[in-house]
Amino acid sequence: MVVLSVPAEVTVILLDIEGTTTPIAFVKDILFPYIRENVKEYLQTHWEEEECQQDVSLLRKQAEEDAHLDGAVPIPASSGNGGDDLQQMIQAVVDNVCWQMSLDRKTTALKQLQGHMWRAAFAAGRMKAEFFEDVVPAVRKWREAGMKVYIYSSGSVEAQKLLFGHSTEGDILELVDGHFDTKIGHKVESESYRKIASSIGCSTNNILFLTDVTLEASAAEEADVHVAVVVRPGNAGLTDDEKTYYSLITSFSELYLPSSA
Ligand SMILES: CSCCC(=O)C(=O)COP(=O)(O)O
Ligand SMILES: [Mg+2]
Repeated sequence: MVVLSVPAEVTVILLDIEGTTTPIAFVKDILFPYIRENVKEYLQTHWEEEECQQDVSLLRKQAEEDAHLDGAVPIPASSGNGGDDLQQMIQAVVDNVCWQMSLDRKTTALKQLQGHMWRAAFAAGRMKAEFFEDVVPAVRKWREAGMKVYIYSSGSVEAQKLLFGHSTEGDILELVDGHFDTKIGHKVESESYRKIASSIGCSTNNILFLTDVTLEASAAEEADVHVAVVVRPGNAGLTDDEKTYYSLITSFSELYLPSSA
């Protein structure tokens, strides 16, 4: 087995979710189709609720920022003209959500609505989150060795907690010391990693970030965060240069913590 030694200065392991702890197939084949199939009915049922109105406002603001993009779907402001107007508005939100999802966009607005929609499905036991089999044993071992474990995903913090709270391994939320999402910044921006370190109360070089996306790894590395790229079944392929440049692991069990020896 290949072993990657974790530098002694690392005290925090920061984990991506999709493609790192969890198969991309679970996200693409279960989580995302649930949104596409249920978004219209969800909006019709919850429209009057404060939370839903906040989600729609955020999506409308995002749609205004996206107006210059090819195929962007605008969300008009309500004219208060009753039933037909409402149905048109709901359809615009549905079309906007489907357009964003067709591009796998990671906007905070989209991720917030998705998190709220998944809540009912997880609570009702309609979905259980999948984790690669090496994840839970490794995280337990790291924590026993004194490491802190945090999550940084484009999925909203609320969605992250749903996944960890309702997994095929049971409720494993207690294994995580804290969560970050795009509210702290996008994962391809170095500044996000500096803000995460500051929020945790450590230096960036105390963090090891595990992700499947090399653009994220590169941004983290620019902020002086240690990185390893996780290669999992179903992940996008890496170029030869990326394979040479980055430390690669195919399982969390390949990480060797000197402190746990
Ligand atoms: C944690 S919510 C489900 C996954 C999701 O919506 C997503 O965008 C995952 O992105 P990641 O940053 O974990 O690759
Ligand atoms: Mg990922």
